[in-house]
Amino acid sequence: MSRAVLSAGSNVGDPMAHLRSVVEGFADDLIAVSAVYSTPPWGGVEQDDFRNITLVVDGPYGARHWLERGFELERAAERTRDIRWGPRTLDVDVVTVAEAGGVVVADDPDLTLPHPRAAQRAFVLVPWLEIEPDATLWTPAGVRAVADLVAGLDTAERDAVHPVGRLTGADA
Ligand SMILES: Nc1ncnc2c1ncn2[C@@H]1O[C@H](COP(=O)(O)OP(=O)(O)OP(=O)(O)O)[C@@H](O)[C@H]1O
Ligand SMILES: Nc1nc2c(c(=O)[nH]1)N=C(CO)CN2
Repeated sequence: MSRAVLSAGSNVGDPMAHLRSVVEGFADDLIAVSAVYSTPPWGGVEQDDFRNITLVVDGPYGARHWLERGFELERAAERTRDIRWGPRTLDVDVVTVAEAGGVVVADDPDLTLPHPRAAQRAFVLVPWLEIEPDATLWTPAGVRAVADLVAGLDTAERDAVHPVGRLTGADA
C-alpha cells in the first residue's frame, strides 16, 4: 500500500491529450489532480512552455509500481529520450511516496525518492500546493512545507506558472 505524488509534463504534440492519458491511466487509484498549468521550461533548454499537472494516487502497490505505470504511459505517448530536460511528449515523475512506515527514501538511480529536484521546481510545487495545501516534502535539509518551498522560489518563475484549464469537467 502506498500513496504517491506524481508530476506529469508535456510540451510536444497535444499536451492536453497527453496529460489526459495520465489521468485516465491512474484513474482507478486517483485521489486528486490539479488544474493544468502553463509553465516556463525549467533546466535551461530553450523550448516551448510546458503544460503540467500534479496528481495524488493511492493503491495496494509498492513505490516502484508508480514509476513503471508512468513509463508505460510515456511509451504510449511515444516519448523519446533525446536532450536532458529537453522537449517531450510526456514525462511522468514520482515526486514522493509514503508507505505505512513513513516517507520512502531511496538512492537508487532508477528510482530516487523523494525526487531530488522537486523542491526547486515551481512546475511541481505550485500545482501540488493547489491540491494539498498542507503537504510536506522530505529534503536532505529536513522536512519542508510545500507552501514554504513555493514561497522561497524565484518570484518571476513562480508567477509564470499559472492555471490554464482542467482535465475534468466540461473541457475533459
Ligand atoms: N523519482 C523518480 N521519478 C521518475 N524517474 C526517476 C526517479 N528517480 C530516478 N528516475 C530515473 O530517472 C531516469 C530519467 O528519467 P527522465 O528521462 O524522465 O528524466 P528527466 O525528466 O529528463 O529529468 P529529471 O530526472 O530531472 O526529471 C529514468 O530512467 C528513471 O528511472
Ligand atoms: N516547465 C517544465 N520544465 C521542465 C519539465 C516540465 O515538466 N515542466 N520537465 C523537464 C524534464 O524533466 C525539464 N523541464
